[in-house]
Amino acid sequence: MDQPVLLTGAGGRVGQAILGHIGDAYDWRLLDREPLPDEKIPASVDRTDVYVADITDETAVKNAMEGVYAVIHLAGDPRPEAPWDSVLRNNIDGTQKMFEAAVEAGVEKFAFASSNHAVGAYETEERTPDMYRSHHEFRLDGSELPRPSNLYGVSKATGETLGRYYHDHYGISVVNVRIGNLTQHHPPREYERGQAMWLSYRDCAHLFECCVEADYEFEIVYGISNNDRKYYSIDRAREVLGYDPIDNSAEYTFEGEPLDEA
Ligand SMILES: NC(=O)C1=CN([C@@H]2O[C@H](COP(=O)(O)OP(=O)(O)OC[C@H]3O[C@@H](n4cnc5c(N)ncnc54)[C@H](O)[C@@H]3O)[C@@H](O)[C@H]2O)C=CC1
Ligand SMILES: O=C1O[C@H](COP(=O)(O)O)[C@@H](O)[C@H](O)[C@H]1O
Repeated sequence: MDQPVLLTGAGGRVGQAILGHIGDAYDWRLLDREPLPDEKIPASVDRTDVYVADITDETAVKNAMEGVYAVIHLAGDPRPEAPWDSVLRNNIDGTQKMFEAAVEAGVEKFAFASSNHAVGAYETEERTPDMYRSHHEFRLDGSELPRPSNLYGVSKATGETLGRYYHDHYGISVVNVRIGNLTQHHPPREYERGQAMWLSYRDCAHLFECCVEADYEFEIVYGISNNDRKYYSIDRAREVLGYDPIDNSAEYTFEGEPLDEA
């Protein structure tokens, strides 16, 4: 593909996981409200393709969107405890501005960084902690209604609904990736829930590459590695996107050490 891929929130954890693994795969356009130091920018990306801008700035977003083929939209407040004024501005208003600019510019595909917190209230007292264990058969597969854990989760469910609206009314392909818990090198330490929803850096990069490459209409998928312990199904991501993750939190001890070295 000759056209650029716009990555928002490029300087953050998810953005760096993507760029660290597929930084040379695309003609990237990077956007973040914080200036990106050289070490966060792949060697193949020219400084003129780095936009220091806020996603709520319509003019700046419109400018960055020109000629773009696909958007990976990560920018936002990622804190589960984030207050309403912040998620309203950064996660809801910012995402609406991104979709509006994308359809205006004729962008083909839009991958939205949704979250496990859009559905956190399925983790009821009756189900936990059993549902975090490999013998348990409870699965969420993306067809269920949102049940947010917090206001941050509400903002992510709203982002998904914005995607539904812009897909239905403007035809843009939209995939919402309900990301689990991204950590580098090893699964979250001594955290059963986090280990069941672990997403490794390389699986994260591969998943978002699939979001750029695959053909789809409107999708909700879960973004976790190939964990034995899980309560999110990755079947839809496999079927529709061709996602084929490598890592598995079962290959590590509860303390996060690789089993073959323990
Ligand atoms: N890290 C994780 O495990 C998970 C992350 N996510 C989602 O993935 C996305 C990225 O998360 P992380 O990389 O972990 O967060 P992060 O905080 O490391 O990165 C977010 C980036 O977005 C930028 N940003 C924030 N608000 C902005 C705005 N209004 N305009 C322009 N740039 C803005 C920040 O400067 C930062 O570089 C977020 O939307 C988060 O909700 C969802 C589930 C799990
Ligand atoms: O959406 C997100 O989820 C992860 C995992 O949630 P946690 O409550 O188990 O920590 C979180 O680490 C990340 O910051 C957030 O954006």
